[in-house]
Amino acid sequence: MVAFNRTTLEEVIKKRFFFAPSFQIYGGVAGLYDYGPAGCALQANILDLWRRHFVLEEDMLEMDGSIMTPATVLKTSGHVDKFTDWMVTDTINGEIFRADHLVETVLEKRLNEDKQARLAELEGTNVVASKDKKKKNKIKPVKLDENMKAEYENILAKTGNDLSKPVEFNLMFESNIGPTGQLKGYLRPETAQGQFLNFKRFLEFNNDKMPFASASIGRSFRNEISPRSGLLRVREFTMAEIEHYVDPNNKDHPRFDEVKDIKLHLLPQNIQVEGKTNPIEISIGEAVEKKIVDNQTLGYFLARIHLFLIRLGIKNERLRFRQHMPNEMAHYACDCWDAEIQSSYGWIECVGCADRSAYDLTVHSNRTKEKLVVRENLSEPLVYEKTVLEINKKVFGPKLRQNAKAVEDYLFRLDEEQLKALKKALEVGNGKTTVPGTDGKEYEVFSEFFNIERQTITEYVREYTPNVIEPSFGIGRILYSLIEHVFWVREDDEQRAVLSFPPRVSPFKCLLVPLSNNPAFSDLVRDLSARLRKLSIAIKVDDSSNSIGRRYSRNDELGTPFAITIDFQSVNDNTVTLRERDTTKQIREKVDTILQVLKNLTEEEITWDEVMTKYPVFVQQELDS
Ligand SMILES: Nc1ncnc2c1ncn2[C@@H]1O[C@H](COP(=O)(O)OP(=O)(O)OP(=O)(O)O)[C@@H](O)[C@H]1O
Repeated sequence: MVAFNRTTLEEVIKKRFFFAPSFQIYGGVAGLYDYGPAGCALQANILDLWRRHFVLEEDMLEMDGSIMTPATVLKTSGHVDKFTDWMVTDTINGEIFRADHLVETVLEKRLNEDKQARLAELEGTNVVASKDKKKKNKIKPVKLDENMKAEYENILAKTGNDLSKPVEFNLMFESNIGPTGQLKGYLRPETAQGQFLNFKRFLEFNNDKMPFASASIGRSFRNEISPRSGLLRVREFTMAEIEHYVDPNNKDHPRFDEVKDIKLHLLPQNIQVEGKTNPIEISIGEAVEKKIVDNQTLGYFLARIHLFLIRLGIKNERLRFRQHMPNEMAHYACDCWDAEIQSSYGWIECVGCADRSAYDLTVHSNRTKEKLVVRENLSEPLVYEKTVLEINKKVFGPKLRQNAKAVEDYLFRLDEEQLKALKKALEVGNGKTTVPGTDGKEYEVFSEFFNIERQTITEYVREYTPNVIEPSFGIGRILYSLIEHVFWVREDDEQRAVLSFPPRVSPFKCLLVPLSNNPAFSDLVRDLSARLRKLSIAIKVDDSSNSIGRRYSRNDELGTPFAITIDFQSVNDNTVTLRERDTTKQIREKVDTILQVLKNLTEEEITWDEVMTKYPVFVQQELDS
């Protein structure tokens, strides 16, 4: 086995135009990439599989939302204030670093054994916290305590040059909507907010039935401080996100039984605290039962994410689910796991999967006064005692006049304990006390203005804000990791590179090669191309003058799993050969048979091994030389 070499892979990616830096002849801009024909087809196939695996399989409600987002939406979600990373500048050469990445890099050098434990310890306690919690209001910037500060400065000192003090940097691209410049907007940093804002429509569309999920695929933008590692950290990328809405009182999943036996590699908090990096292998059923994973719905999605990634061609032994440490998690989140894929850049988060509780719907509802709730008809009415306030309209309005609204709004926001306290205050004050209005002024109120008493409430409808489980996929990170996982080099003299994509995912399914550019083959090439297109098999015709072997290896680098070769015998007896990329083995059969076999292979209904047991191997060395 030839050892992995990233430079060789990068050459293939460039040569076969999977992706390349955007605007390169102008010098390029870090973190911006263009996808070429192979990259586009690969991404389209990944997204197609994603749609089938999640949207269609789970009856999810897909939407395509606006990218440009008014500032007020992202202010409410917390992004305007908290979607930040910390950055430091090298005062000598001006290089800018993300503070947490720098610390991590330096730590990596210094700590060998207990690195993970130290990182876990550092997470969330200072600037290092910005690693993961910034977005979606996840970061709570915490002041460095003296010990951490000393540690931090000590670490930075090791980098050689002087560094500036860390400053917070918001990752959103700002813009103005319309010509006046008065309506501030941002390019969205995720698709999620658009989904939350359409919750009411989704629920209606779903005939008010719960649970259900919405889904969205689209571009997101993050002005990363120092984009690096190719597609893994870019400034514009495709996300595929799911928001699954669930009853907070019952997070069981109706289809959990279907996945409960699937074994995952989990790296829960306790293992990380111990400083270990080896995940445990455990069935998701057991993980939920033992409360390693908080609830069935979250567990269900971890298993479905696993199945999806494996289906794409990600290697199981290089896939793990890492639980966020408590201080990494947002204050409102119950549990959060990242699907991390190992590549030559290390273990990289490619899918985040968080239980975001009722946070998002609540904040948008509070801000807009739009009720983002579920109303459930109860089969048995709910009867309970409650302290309630009833306004005495005959007195309240006439006495408070134009201030009545501000006082009423304040009173109706009081919870039970506060109502009890108000009642007590009126008793102590002999029927008189003061309350603040929502306008901030103080008002005198009297006991005849309202009644506060215990009442028996009978409810026929339960109203609740659903919790949200959010699997969030970075398609570029998955695409690159997949390319690394399926990349290998043949151990022959020429060290030819191969990308072993599964047929469903590969950019092109079949290469069509005439033995040479002899005109005798033209009719057959034209006829076969038309028939393959009709079968929806993405083909590439290569009738260049290169040797057959050269043409095969060019397509091995594109990951094309099969090749049909037309030779002189084909013209005479209507047989062609079908070659498989990884084994380079071939069969020779009539065109009709080959097309049927190929169709079954590309739809992954049969495997090449099965084909080999059914049809004799065709040996014609010179073809493959
Ligand atoms: N700059 C980026 N470039 C490419 N993909 C990204 C980038 N930021 C996030 N993603 C992808 O979007 C997914 C969901 O975004 P999320 O906000 O959870 O990421 P994140 O925690 O901010 O990532 P990181 O900590 O690596 O910056 C990630 O799992 C990742 O696959």
